[in-house]
Amino acid sequence: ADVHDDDDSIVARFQRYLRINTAQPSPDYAQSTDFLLSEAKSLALEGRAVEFVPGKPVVLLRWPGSDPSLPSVLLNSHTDVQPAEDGKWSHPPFAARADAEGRIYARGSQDMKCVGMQYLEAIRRLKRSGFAPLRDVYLSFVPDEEIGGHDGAAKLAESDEFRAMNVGIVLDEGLASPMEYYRAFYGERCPWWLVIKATGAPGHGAKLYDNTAMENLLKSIESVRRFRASQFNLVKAGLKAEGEVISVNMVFLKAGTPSPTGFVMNLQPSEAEAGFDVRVPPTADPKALMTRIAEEWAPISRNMTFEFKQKVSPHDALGNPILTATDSSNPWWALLEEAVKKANGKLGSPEIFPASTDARYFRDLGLPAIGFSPMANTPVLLHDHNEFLSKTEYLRGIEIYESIIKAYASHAGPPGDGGSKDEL
Ligand code: MET
Ligand SMILES: [Zn+2]
Ligand SMILES: [Zn+2]
Repeated sequence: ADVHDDDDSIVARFQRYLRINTAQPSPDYAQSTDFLLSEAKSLALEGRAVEFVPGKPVVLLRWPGSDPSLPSVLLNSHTDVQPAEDGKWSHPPFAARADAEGRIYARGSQDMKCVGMQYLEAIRRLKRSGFAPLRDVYLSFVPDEEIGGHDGAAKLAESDEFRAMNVGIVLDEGLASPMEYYRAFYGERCPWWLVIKATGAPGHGAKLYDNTAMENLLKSIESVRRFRASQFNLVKAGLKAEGEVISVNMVFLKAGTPSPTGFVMNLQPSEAEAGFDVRVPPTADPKALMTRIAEEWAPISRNMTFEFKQKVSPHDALGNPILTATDSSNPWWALLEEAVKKANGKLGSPEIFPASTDARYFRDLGLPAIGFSPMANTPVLLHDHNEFLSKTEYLRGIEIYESIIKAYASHAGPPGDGGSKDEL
């Protein structure tokens, strides 16, 4: 084994990536791109940075297979991370310090710089072992996932570069698992970022009258709250998984007439609004939810209007839920299960990702995409304070990917699967 293969060097490379501050809203993409391209070079991978949007590089790496006509394997990860409130962490979020138990604390340690580096480390080990892929293996390191991916994965998915890659399967992020089994995701909830606005008659703060903006908004909030509780109760009762119900959380409230000391206290405002992060599972009925919004949450009869800051459809153009098959029609799912098992890991049943990921841009194209981040025995800390991953789990994850990438890259597919759609 090479000096670069020992556990300390592997962990040190992870820490170097974590120390690059790629927090939104001003991620240092110049540094992350340099770092990733230099890692690619050390692995003798083909590498380039493509700026579909200026200043927002997508790093594309390729490990060529012996039969590049077969559909390729794409290993995707995002380079940006959520902002972190420095003072509220027990360890600085961009120092990537390890504690006595070997936990590495850093923003992005779970979401998802771990995965990006684990792909690379797994390839390093496969290369050293002499393994040669049959299919092309691509890695994409995309920007801006945390703000919706519009200038990142979305642009990649619609590009000529992507078409030329002839991708057949995408791996993207999953979630940590506090249990000993890993989690895998075949779909995800879609973000509907809803703003409801109430108008009403303004008036003296001392007067009781009907149809104020505040009163109208409060009725809506109460209606939303009841719906939220009904969904949450299904989860609490164990009847549905987190990703299978509609979540709705109020994220802002805005009303009142500002004054130099705060707000004018004896004036009832004529406008009031509230914002909600709503997540809609592919299995939900979006029409029914729209009716609920229009008739109960923002009825015109109560002087209410609504708009969406973001509204992603959980259905494709034919009205079918956007889900990656987990049955025999999708050989990649079984291959993943077998590969995890072969590396002595356990995989839970397929789940719907409760938040949103870049995988949706690839599923939208009809491609199978699986959400998977190999972190077992780990609390779910993405977007939270003191996000960490232990060295042991990180290193275990590399072995898991080694097994998965080997299985995927050497999968021959059914006879006659030349991979090109032109054949049909
Ligand atoms: N991944 C982040 C989330 O789920 C950002 C996605 S943008 C809707 O909130
Ligand atoms: Zn993420
Ligand atoms: Zn995130």
